[in-house]
Amino acid sequence: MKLVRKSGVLAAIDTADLDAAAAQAGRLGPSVAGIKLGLEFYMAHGAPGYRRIAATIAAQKSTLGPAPIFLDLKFHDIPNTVAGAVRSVAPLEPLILNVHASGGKTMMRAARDAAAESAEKFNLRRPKVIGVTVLTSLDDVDLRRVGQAVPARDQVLRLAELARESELDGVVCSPQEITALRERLGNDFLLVTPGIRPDWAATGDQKRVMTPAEAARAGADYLVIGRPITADEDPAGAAGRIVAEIDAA
Ligand SMILES: O=c1ccn([C@@H]2O[C@H](COP(=O)(O)O)[C@@H](O)[C@H]2O)c(=O)[nH]1
Repeated sequence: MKLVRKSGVLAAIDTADLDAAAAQAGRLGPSVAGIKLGLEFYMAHGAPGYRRIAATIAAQKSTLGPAPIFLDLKFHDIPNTVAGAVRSVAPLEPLILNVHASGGKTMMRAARDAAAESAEKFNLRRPKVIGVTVLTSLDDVDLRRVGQAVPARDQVLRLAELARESELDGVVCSPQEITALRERLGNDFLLVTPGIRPDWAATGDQKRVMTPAEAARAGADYLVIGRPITADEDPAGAAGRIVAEIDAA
């Protein structure tokens, strides 16, 4: 039997303007699976800003429970510090949070344990904790420049295996590695892929890219898409076109 996986879109709202972010979350909420908030937004507005976006989404999604937000803060520090950071954001009940897989197994385990313990202690949803493998803005040439001789694809596979050994829920990777990761790690490992560019959108600083249809066909769980949606003159329309492309794939 062929597995049918439905890829969801997480719209990346990268702005330091709180009202603009809330307006975008309100407009995009009905068409996408969730929202991604990252460093630009969180450094400016922190937990209160997160709560405002979560309330905006909750106001129009009919589902009960915490808002579907991927809190993309990419923690990268020693295990004790990362565990503390995870405990600090756990009360927000994000759907997903992430750490850099290159921080190593002890750090990833500390993050996972901190998420599980906080959820149990306060009776909250446990966020999925995933590992960032190799940023989608880097190609093999960039990696060689920082002293990493292994091609991006091999490094992604290596870090994803380490993430799974650390009992993380999945990884952030580029869509170009999905097929290899599914072959190596199976279908029960969350694959979250930025680096998504519809045919009609500019690539910008992303290097390891694919279209929404290609990423969906390869088996991504979530496609993280920012500028192709938010920089469009009609963001909700752009999100709708992308979701239609995924559905057709
Ligand atoms: O490897 C990574 C990890 C995270 N990101 C984040 O995803 C979005 C992508 O936005 P676009 O505008 O669609 O390029 C952005 O928030 C990044 O911080 C990533 O691109 N690559």
